[in-house]
Amino acid sequence: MSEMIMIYASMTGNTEEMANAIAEGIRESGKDLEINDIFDNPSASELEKYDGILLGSYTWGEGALPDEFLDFYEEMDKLDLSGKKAVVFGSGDTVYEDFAGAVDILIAKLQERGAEVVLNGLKVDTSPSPEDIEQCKQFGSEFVNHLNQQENCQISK
Ligand SMILES: Cc1cc2nc3c(=O)[nH]c(=O)nc-3n(C[C@H](O)[C@H](O)[C@H](O)COP(=O)(O)O)c2cc1C
Repeated sequence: MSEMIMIYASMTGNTEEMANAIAEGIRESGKDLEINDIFDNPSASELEKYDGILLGSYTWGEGALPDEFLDFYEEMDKLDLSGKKAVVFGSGDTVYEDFAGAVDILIAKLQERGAEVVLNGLKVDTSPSPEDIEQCKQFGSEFVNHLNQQENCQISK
């Protein structure tokens, strides 16, 4: 079974490009990854089965989560994510006052449910540039490093 799960929402493909680059960084670092598009209606309870959680979303409205993420977000209220490590990413547009606010909303929810958010949220302005793509890959491999640290601690106990 994969050790990590990623759930993402992308309407026009920008966050999806980030998701693919992050997944590449993770796989290059030797970890397996389960990826779900929010449009496939994944259950939030899936998150409890994995050690590492990645959530990604573009931002809608005025700094809001898109509608297709709302059921999942509400379902997260039932979860106990203590002991899990997590990260959040998403594309937004800096013309909006609340740039990529969905990333902050998801970070707050993960922390409320007990997960440890181990990296700052990764926010990209609209379509990822080649530099952004590199940063996404790096983000994936840094997350793997965090998970490996946890495993090493458990082995040495
Ligand atoms: C109606 C509407 C509202 C938006 N509101 C915000 C916002 O509040 N903050 C923000 O950073 N981006 C906002 N955006 C911009 C999108 O998040 C941005 O275009 C993003 O790159 C889309 O990502 P996607 O290609 O993954 O769907 C909005 C876009 C639309 C169409």
